[in-house]
Amino acid sequence: MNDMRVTERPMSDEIKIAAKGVDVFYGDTHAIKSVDVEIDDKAVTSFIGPSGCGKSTFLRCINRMNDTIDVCRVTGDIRLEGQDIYDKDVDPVQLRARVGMVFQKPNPFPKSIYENVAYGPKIHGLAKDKTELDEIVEKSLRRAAIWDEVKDRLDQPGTGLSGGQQQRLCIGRAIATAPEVLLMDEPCSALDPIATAQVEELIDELRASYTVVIVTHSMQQAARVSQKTAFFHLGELVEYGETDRIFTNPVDSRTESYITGRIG
Ligand SMILES: Nc1ncnc2c1ncn2[C@@H]1O[C@H](COP(=O)(O)OP(=O)(O)OP(=O)(O)O)[C@@H](O)[C@H]1O
Repeated sequence: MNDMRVTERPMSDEIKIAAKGVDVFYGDTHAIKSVDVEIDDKAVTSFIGPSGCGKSTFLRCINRMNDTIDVCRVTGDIRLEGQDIYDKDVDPVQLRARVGMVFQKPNPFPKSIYENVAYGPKIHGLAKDKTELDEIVEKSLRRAAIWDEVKDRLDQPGTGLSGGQQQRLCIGRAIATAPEVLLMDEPCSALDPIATAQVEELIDELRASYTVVIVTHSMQQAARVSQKTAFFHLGELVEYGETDRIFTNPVDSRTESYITGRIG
């Protein structure tokens, strides 16, 4: 055993994101309170909890989206594969290419389906010519399970698709910059049950290639799509563990009250 190597590698290979002592304030509001969590690589992790408990706030810490909110202050340590993402040398735009995000409401750009997906690779210089860009667009849309539905109308506006198609397009757009992590903030809340089932199936496929973190109000969805679940309450991470265990055998009484419908 080479001890040097062990000390140089502080985290297990399976941990993609490690947060320690994270606090978030919006002015005087203390939205996240000393959260520690280690998020597995190539797995789906759900954040659940009652409205206002801080799920979205904590999710946004992972790609520094909170930087865009003036009153928001984040303290503590968040590492992506051991690298401090709040280090002054980290460019948030580059970070967001590695840690992509999908929002509650599908938000395609008012551009063609093709341009929606090609935009990120273009600004990050990921394709050397049009052929390569075409390949990235096709691969991303295939991975987002929407290629067959749009391949004959790539020049048409993304906003002309159905809500479920728009959300898969947005997932394709997030995938196009070759991220390692995908953050999803209630990605199915604006979708009907059929579109929800399609996106859930897609999330299950995505975990082979990406680390996925999803905020959801639906405990059924958390149970269906995630391997790990974190329960937040009043800004605290109350309980975190295997999804099956959280739903069948919670340790904390607040988790039990939530999953049995007594709070939230
Ligand atoms: N931009 C903001 N400015 C000020 N306060 C905010 C802002 N965003 C969130 N908050 C506050 O931070 C706390 C956590 O909110 P957050 O949206 O993270 O919770 P949530 O668990 O995701 O809620 P929901 O399930 O309703 O989306 C709440 O008290 C909320 O009012």
